[in-house]
Amino acid sequence: MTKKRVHVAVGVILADQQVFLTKRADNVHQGGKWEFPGGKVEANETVYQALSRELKEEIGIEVLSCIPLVEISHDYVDKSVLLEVFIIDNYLGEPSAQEGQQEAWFEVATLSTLDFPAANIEIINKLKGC
Ligand SMILES: Nc1nc2c([nH]c(=O)n2[C@@H]2O[C@H](COP(=O)(O)OP(=O)(O)OP(=O)(O)O)[C@@H](O)[C@H]2O)c(=O)[nH]1
Ligand SMILES: [Mg+2]
Repeated sequence: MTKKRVHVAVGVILADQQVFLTKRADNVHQGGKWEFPGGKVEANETVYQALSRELKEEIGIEVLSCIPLVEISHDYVDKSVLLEVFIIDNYLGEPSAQEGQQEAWFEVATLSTLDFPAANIEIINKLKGC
């Protein structure tokens, strides 16, 4: 049986060639890896609404404007995802982990040394070209 593809809104907070990341909790899908903040698009919600809601919940910022970066379909052994990735180019507040996750700013150039979910390789490659 084909698994349902989970639709995910993902935000890249980019400022002065630095990117804000949080670490996924150990007990969740792809746990213990660095991630771009974001989460599942719920029923009756647009991807933009999901992006705004998730970034408010997870890192406490209000998204004012965003630019589509890339869409990635990826099949993990246990789950299929469609990541819709946006660069957040204007927001209110200072990103800070709201759910006890580890957080850090990283230089774009150092991103490829970090442990990410496999789907994210395409995001990193795109960012290096920005
Ligand atoms: N947020 C986020 N999710 C990612 C990334 N890369 C990636 O493969 N995913 C996958 O996208 C899926 C959904 O993301 P999520 O776990 O953040 O969803 P969520 O915030 O709604 O979580 P919840 O269901 O616990 O409320 C997960 O299976 C996760 O492994 C990424 O960079 N950021
Ligand atoms: Mg999330």
